[in-house]
Amino acid sequence: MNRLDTSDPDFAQQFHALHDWDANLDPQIEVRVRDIVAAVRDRGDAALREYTERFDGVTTASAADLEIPRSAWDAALHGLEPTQRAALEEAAQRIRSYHEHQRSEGWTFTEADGTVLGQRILPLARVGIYVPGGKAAYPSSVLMNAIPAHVAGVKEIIMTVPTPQGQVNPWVLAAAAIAGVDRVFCIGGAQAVAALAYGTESVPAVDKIVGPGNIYVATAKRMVFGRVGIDMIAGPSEILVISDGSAPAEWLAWDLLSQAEHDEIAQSIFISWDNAHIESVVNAVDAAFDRLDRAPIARKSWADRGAVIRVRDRAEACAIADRIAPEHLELAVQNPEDWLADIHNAGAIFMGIHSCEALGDYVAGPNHVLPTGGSARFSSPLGVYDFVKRSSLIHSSPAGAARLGQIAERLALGEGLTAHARSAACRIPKAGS
Ligand SMILES: NC(=O)c1ccc[n+]([C@@H]2O[C@H](COP(=O)([O-])OP(=O)(O)OC[C@H]3O[C@@H](n4cnc5c(N)ncnc54)[C@H](O)[C@@H]3O)[C@@H](O)[C@H]2O)c1
Ligand SMILES: N[C@H](CO)Cc1c[nH]c[nH+]1
Ligand SMILES: [Zn+2]
Repeated sequence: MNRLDTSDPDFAQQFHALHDWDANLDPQIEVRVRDIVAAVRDRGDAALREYTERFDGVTTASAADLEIPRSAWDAALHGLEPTQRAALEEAAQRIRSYHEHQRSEGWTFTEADGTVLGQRILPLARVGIYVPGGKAAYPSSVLMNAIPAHVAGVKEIIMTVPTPQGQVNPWVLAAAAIAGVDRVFCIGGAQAVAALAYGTESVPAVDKIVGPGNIYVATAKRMVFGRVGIDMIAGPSEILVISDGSAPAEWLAWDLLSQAEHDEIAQSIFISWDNAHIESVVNAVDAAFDRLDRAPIARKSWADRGAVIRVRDRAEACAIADRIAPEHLELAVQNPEDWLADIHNAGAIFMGIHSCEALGDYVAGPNHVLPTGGSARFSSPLGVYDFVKRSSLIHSSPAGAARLGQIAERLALGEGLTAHARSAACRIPKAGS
C-alpha cells in the first residue's frame, strides 16, 4: 500500500503516480482488440464462436448455442432458494423505484406569434447490456443495467455475459428474468461488444452498449463508439474513504477491501488527519485478508494500488477527494451533510458511518455503474437518461416564419449559403401579397 502525506515535499509527485492506473497497461491490448472487433464485424458468428472458445473455453456446436434460452433463465429463477430469490427481487424493486424518479418528459412552449418549440424524449429501440463475468459473476450488474433501460421504455434489451468454461451463473440468469431482459448471449470481452455494435447472424445490432467490464471491454467500447452509443468507459472499481475516526477501524477495513477484492487493479484509498486512526485501519486491513475468499486479488490490489493519505485537515481531505473524483466516496464522518458543499466530484457519495458502499452496490437503489478514473468530473451514474434520446421540435407559425425568416436570411447570406437564404426568404410574404 502507498503511504502519502500532504506535508511531504514529494506529495504532488506521489499523488500523480497514484492516479496513473493505465500507465502500465500493455499497449498491445489495443492492437488485439482492434483485430477482434474487425474479425467479428467481417466474419460475424464464425469469429464470435472462435473467440468465445479461445478466451472463455466455450465450444459451440452451432451459433445457436451462443444464446441462452429463456427456459434456462426461468429454470434458474425457480431453482433459487426462496431467500435468495427474495433478496434479488427486493433489490430489483428498490432499484426500479429509485430509477423511476429519473424519468423525464418532453416539453413544449408557445411563443406570442403561435410558434411552438419543444423537445421530445423517446426510449432507444434496442440496447445491449454488457454484464461482466470473467473473474466473478455479477447478478447485481444485471439489475443495475437492465432496470433503468426497462424504466426508460427500451423495446428490446440484449444482454451478453461471458461464461468461462461454460459455467453459467444461475443468479445472473435469474436476475435477467427479474429485470426484464429480452435475450441473453453467453459471450464476453471485445468480441461481445463488437457483436452488439455490428450485429452478427445471431446477435442483433443495438443502438447503444452499456455496462462495465475489463480493459478488453472498455477498449472495444471506445472503438465502436460512433457506430453505436456507449454509456461511459468504466475502468477498474475505486473507493475513497474519508474518516474523522467516528467509525470502527474494522468497518472501514472491510469497506476498503470491498473494492480491492474486485480486481487486482481496483483502487482503495483511505484519507484521515488522525494518525492513530490511520494505523488502526491499516492494521485492520492487514488482519482481514485471511478472511477473504478472493484474498490474492485483494492483497495485490491493496499492495499495488491501495493508498493511505494523511491530510492536515478536513479542507485538504475535500480538495484531494475532488482531484481524485472517485467512483465511490464514503464520508465516514459525523454530520456528513455539512461536507457536501465542499465535494464536487464523485460518482456516488455514501454519507455517514452506516452508509457503506456494499449497500449501494446491491440494494440501496441508486445505480452501481458509475464513472471511474476521475471521469466523475464530467459524467454521471448510469441512469434512465442513458436510455433515451431527445429530438427538438420546431413548429413555426406563418408569422414566426415571416419574422425569423428575415433573420435567418441575413445570417445565411453572411455565411455565403444562398440556398439557406432562399429557403428562409420564400416563406416571407411579399409586400402587398
Ligand atoms: N463499475 C461497475 O459497476 C462494475 C461492476 C462489476 C464489475 N466491475 C469491474 O468489471 C471488471 C470485470 O472484469 P472481468 O475480467 O472479471 O470480466 P469481463 O466480463 O469484463 O471480461 C472477461 C472477458 O475478457 C476477455 N479477455 C480476457 N483475457 C483476454 C485476453 N488475453 N485477450 C482478449 N480478451 C480477453 C474475454 O473475452 C472474457 O470473456 C472488473 O474490473 C470489475 O471490477 C465493475
Ligand atoms: N462495486 C462495483 C462497482 O464499482 C459493483 C459491484 C457489483 N457487485 C459488487 N459490487
Ligand atoms: Zn463492489
